[in-house]
Amino acid sequence: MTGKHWGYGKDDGPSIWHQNFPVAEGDRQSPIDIMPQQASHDPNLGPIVLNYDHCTSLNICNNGHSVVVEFDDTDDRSVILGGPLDNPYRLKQFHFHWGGKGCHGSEHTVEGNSYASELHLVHWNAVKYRSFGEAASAPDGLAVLGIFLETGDDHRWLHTITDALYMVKYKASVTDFKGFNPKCLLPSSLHYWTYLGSLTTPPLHESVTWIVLKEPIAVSERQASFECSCSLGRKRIRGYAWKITSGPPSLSKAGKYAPPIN
Ligand SMILES: COc1ccc(N[C@H](NS(N)(=O)=O)Oc2ccccc2)cc1OC
Ligand SMILES: [Zn+2]
Repeated sequence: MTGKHWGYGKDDGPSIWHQNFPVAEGDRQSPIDIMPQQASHDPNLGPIVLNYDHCTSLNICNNGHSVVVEFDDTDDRSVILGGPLDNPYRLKQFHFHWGGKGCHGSEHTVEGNSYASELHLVHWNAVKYRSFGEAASAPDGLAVLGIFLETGDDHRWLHTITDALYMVKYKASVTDFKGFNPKCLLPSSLHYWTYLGSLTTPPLHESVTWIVLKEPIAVSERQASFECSCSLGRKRIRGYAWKITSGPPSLSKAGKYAPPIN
């Protein structure tokens, strides 16, 4: 994150971010409110492919804004490809946007409805750019996979993360977190919406191809009420994307098309 301070309070929150980050007034700012009926189906969009099997997680840290699991992105062992992407994008980190007690923390909304939380897997285009930093300020530099979390059954794999959180309860704490494969956090369907947007926090670079999965994953109330000193607030919704295309049916396990989730 750049040296400039930002937060979610009344004097450092989203409504004044534009003072230090003028791109906040840009025309492809995220998050947005997704209106499925207005999403146009683009038949040229194939399914997204997640090659995370040689998962290369390194550590889990609390950067004061969220809890982040960082990955070794020195090669293409963990990448996302397909869908709207022209190249494979390397997994750099994932993080959550949690609400506080009882309030929803998702950044994107669907027809005005927010979810308990939202998981973001941040990837960068290592084919075209030499570093994450360089990619982060290029219009096709980043791809973020967004997954909604709703309260329901206990999520058996989320425990590995919430258990580790107690080790990074305070800002700037880091602890080893190796061998975690984020594939265990995916819903059964990879149906998605996609649009060109931005980072939802400063520096708000308009460099993100957003891929938001339609199907949420279920986590228990207790898992969703996770709070630490890093709980993010919520950025206000900035309008809506002029063009949002929903991905094609994805191959279900049986190899046939799963019904669309709308
Ligand atoms: C690897 O470097 C970065 C990675 C990501 C983001 N911003 C990211 N934006 S988002 N929500 O659109 O993914 O937000 C946060 C929010 C909390 C924690 C970490 C990411 C910024 C980064 O460096 C500037
Ligand atoms: Zn995020």
